[in-house]
Amino acid sequence: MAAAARVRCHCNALFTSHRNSSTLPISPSRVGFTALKCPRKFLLSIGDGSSSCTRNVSGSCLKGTVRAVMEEEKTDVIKEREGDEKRFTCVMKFGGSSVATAERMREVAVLILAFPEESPVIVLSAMGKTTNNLLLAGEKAVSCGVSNASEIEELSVIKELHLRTVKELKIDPSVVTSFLEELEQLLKGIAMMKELTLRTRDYLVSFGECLSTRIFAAYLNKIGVKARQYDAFEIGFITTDDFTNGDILEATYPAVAKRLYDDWMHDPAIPIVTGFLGKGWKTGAITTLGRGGSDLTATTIGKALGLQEIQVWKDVDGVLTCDPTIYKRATPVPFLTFDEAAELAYFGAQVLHPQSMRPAREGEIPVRVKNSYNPKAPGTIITKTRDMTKTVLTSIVLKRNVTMLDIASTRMLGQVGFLAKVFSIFEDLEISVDVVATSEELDHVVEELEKIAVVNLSKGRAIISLIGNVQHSSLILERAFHVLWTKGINVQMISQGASKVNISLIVNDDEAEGCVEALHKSFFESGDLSELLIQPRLGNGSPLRTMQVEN
Ligand SMILES: Nc1ncnc2c1ncn2[C@@H]1O[C@H](COP(=O)(O)OP(=O)(O)O)[C@@H](O)[C@H]1O
Ligand SMILES: N[C@@H](CC(=O)OP(=O)(O)O)C(=O)O
Repeated sequence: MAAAARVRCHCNALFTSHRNSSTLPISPSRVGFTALKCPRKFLLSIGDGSSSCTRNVSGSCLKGTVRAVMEEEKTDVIKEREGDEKRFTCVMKFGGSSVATAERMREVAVLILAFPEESPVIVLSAMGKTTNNLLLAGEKAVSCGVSNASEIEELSVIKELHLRTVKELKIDPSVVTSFLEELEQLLKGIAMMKELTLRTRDYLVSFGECLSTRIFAAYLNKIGVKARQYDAFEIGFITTDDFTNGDILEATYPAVAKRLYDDWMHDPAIPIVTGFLGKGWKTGAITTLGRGGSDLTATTIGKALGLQEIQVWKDVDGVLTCDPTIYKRATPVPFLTFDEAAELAYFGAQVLHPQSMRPAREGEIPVRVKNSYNPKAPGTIITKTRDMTKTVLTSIVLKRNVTMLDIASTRMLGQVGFLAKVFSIFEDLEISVDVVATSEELDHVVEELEKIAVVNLSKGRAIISLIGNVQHSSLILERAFHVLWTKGINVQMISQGASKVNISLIVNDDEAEGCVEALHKSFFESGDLSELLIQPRLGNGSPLRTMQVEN
């Protein structure tokens, strides 16, 4: 559950931290799928172990050739680069949907080989829904009894998926069997202990990425593309010991860079790194970076190695104007700033991990979001700055199941003291407003707040975040309120992020999807916003500072 708070005294409160943003023009993208048309020549060495032949192919037909070879399933492919020095140029992260089956893994191999001028580091998530299945299996193990642990349905699904995948890819099953046996033992252990601690939970879900990367590295090696598997927690991904939500520590960057470069110098091979995982700096135990954390693994590697580009490959054509599962006419957003992307992720767009923009922003490395199911789609490129002059709204984000706290001062403290006290209560209980908080935690907050204020807790709310150019806040608000008024929706609270890219509206959860659809139609499908920009009615153009609406 997420929380939003309204503090009533003499001024209003902002809940997002201040970030600077500027509006310089975007730099042209450095790599893209035009790479497929690269005219350079490659030497393909194709053999089945006993005999081999070589073919010279141009960059433009490399993908087709590799695919043909792979489809035949009987040859080795060795790609050699003519001449130029090999250094890592980009990191390519493939999410669970991109590597969900053997067929998808073949497609991903084709994609990687289709970037002939790239020397990539590969980051993989667990196959398909494996992380969810591991978590469900762990929860069932707590109460099913030791003798039933081997029969947990999700364990069978995980075993079946990974064994079928190695079979279909024709690689040695020993790559996965010992892990699957260990996983079963772990579930028996959980069943015996009748408890699943956060630390054990992280160890449990780590099997997903450990398995997928081993399978993929073995497959690349089998087809003659030299690859080396890495567990992130063994190569320097050091995190805080916050199990299920570890924070990457600075020491990670030099450690990861050293390990990957040293190995490359001694024995070049494409690194295949587990996403999502780290090692707690005090406990030395496996940690995870929060759901969707492989994006963060990728951007961390990008910064550590000072790469030219970070690519995150998903099952959608980039970052879209809203979640396509909420409204299917969402369309791709071609350009985003790190601020916009971070805000979008922070306010609940599942497409990117909330912390993943940080290393990219610090390293000033462009992030490209691509669709592994539709590689020709241009995707979204995320950079430090972009031309915002024609931008009104970029994307609409919905965060559901939010609890709103209405906090009114009892005037025991002055205004400054009151606000400081309110925020110190949140800080003491380690709850960030607008971020996940369990209802138990909220009970504590309310208990503490009631010592200094009258507190009203409203469940079943949703935050609709309008990510865009807050220089046009009046236009955005006029349009948004008109749309919602037409639908008879009462906005219960409004706040503007200090990042100048976000206006958030709180509405009832059960009305929220309809609101997103109506807002999307008005902002992205009516086609009249750009005309309004040509005839501005915005006075001096200074952005709205803060405001709050109560219904
Ligand atoms: N604004 C948005 N743009 C694109 N996808 C979104 C957006 N908001 C939510 N999503 C969801 O995010 C999903 C992709 O993210 P995710 O499942 O984490 O990908 P992966 O597992 O491949 O890394 C999409 O299938 C889509 O349902
Ligand atoms: N497998 C992890 C990490 C991850 O990043 O996954 P994905 O890239 O499929 O969202 C999860 O499901 O959370």
